[in-house]
Amino acid sequence: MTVLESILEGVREDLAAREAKLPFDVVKERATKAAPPLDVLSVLRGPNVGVIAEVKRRSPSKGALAEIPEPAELASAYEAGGASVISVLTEQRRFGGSLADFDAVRRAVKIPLLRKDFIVSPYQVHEARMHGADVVLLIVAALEQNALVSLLDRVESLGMTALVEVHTAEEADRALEAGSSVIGVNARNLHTLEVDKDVFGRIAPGLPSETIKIAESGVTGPGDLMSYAGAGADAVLVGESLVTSGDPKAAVNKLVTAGSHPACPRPSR
Ligand SMILES: O=P(O)(O)OC[C@@H](O)[C@@H](O)c1c[nH]c2ccccc12
Repeated sequence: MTVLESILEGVREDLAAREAKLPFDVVKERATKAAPPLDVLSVLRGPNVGVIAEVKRRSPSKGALAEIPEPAELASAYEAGGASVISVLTEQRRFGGSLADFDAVRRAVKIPLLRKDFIVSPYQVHEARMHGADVVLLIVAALEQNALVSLLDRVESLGMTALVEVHTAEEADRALEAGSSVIGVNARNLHTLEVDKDVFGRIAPGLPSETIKIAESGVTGPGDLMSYAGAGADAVLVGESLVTSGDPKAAVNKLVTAGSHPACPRPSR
């Protein structure tokens, strides 16, 4: 079994437990009462290279990263540092996240929120909306093509934006075929957890110019942001280097400053 397969197994078990407690109909109904989703596309199409800052306690590759006793405080620091979007991991077993973290962050900030999880069922999409998500991650490697297409349609039908994650050119083709307008290229292979920062530069130039391109994983500072920007990134998604920085506001701000510097390459659209 690959790492991704074993994560998905746990995700399905946890999902079944939540479904047993709160029926899908109730989740759907509550999702209609949430504040409307924010327009993330226009945020990401802004003139600068943006920063999506992640609330991440642990990871399968690195183990414990940071305790984060108050996710709301961390998220407020990200917002104050100029992040465009905040990503909150809600997967519990491997990443130490939860929907309670998501709720705390939602109450604390005004900028768009991404629910970062392993979405395999429509239940999780409505659940994300019920908790006030604006963006939902869909991982191509975790989904059959028909499931990807129907989950993407569902995300969009609820007014949210899907960030569709790929790691290979074949997955990028599948993402485009499904109709994705925002594609994230993860430098990390979710089967082996190996990081290859050149993957973005190999895949992004082959994507349509109007597709919003996000470089995910392995960003350690402004240098990485600049090189991803040179390869066509509209934004970078950063977790580890922010949660371990000791000063998340300053760490985000360094990246945001690099992404708005006149010397920073801009996406051509
Ligand atoms: O901590 P990093 O290397 O900055 O990476 C952040 C983010 O890209 C990573 O957490 C991530 C990318 N895709 C995922 C899918 C599931 C869980 C986590 C992820």
